[in-house]
Amino acid sequence: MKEKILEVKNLSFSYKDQKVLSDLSFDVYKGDYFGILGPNGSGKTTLLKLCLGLISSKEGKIKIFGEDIKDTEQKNKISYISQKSNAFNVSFPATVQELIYSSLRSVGYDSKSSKKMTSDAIELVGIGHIADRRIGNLSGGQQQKAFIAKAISSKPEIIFLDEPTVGIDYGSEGFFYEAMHMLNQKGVTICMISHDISAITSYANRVACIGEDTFHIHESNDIMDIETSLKKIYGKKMRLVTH
Ligand SMILES: Nc1ncnc2c1ncn2[C@@H]1O[C@H](COP(=O)(O)OP(=O)(O)OP(=O)(O)O)[C@@H](O)[C@H]1O
Repeated sequence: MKEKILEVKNLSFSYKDQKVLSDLSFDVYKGDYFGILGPNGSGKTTLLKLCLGLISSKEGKIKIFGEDIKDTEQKNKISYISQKSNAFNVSFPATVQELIYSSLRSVGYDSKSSKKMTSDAIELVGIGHIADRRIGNLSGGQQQKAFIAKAISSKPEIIFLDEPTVGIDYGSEGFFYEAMHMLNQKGVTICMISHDISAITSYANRVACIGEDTFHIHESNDIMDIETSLKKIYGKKMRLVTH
């Protein structure tokens, strides 16, 4: 039987009196590449923040690695790459490799392991040429890549990504998707929000479609099947092409 990494049961959430999510239930299994699609404002980021324990709800339950997200001590197995990683203060003093290295040291890795993990992550994301540059002096896309490297450096078991390729150039975007695919092939579970429908249908093995009053999980990336859901949530017919 497949191992459940994330369990969401009867989850609802409102900001004050605005209901955003209503009675969602789903599981994410070890090794899934779980894509999340939906129009602006449908609640995708809110759902991810709830799954990460960054915000909480009184209605419903979320478990990660079998423990309630509110009490889990396994947060070191989780990484998050947000939409806004690159909104960075230019006066930030550390270089890319110092940022990654110090984040690894702060979660308990020794100096030797931290150095090796830092260089592995830098190589995987293809940012060796900017490793010695100060984060604050990099472009938005370069900063986003640095934060992606930081997020994968600790070898997490699950990575949550919220529109991770916003601001990243076309060539690097392809490189990024391949890197995530490679991590997924090695057993890392990926949960990714994206507006890039063809990337999701190319890489994800399961796809959640969130609309105003609908939530549907597709148990494969079958394009014909997903097109029907997309028509419902976006209100118009779409023709999908794969990458
Ligand atoms: N902190 C907040 N306080 C109040 N309302 C919020 C807050 N964050 C989000 N919302 C509202 O909740 C709804 C869902 O927002 P959310 O960011 O989860 O959507 P999304 O599907 O991720 O959108 P997008 O595709 O534009 O990123 C929106 O109507 C938004 O205005």
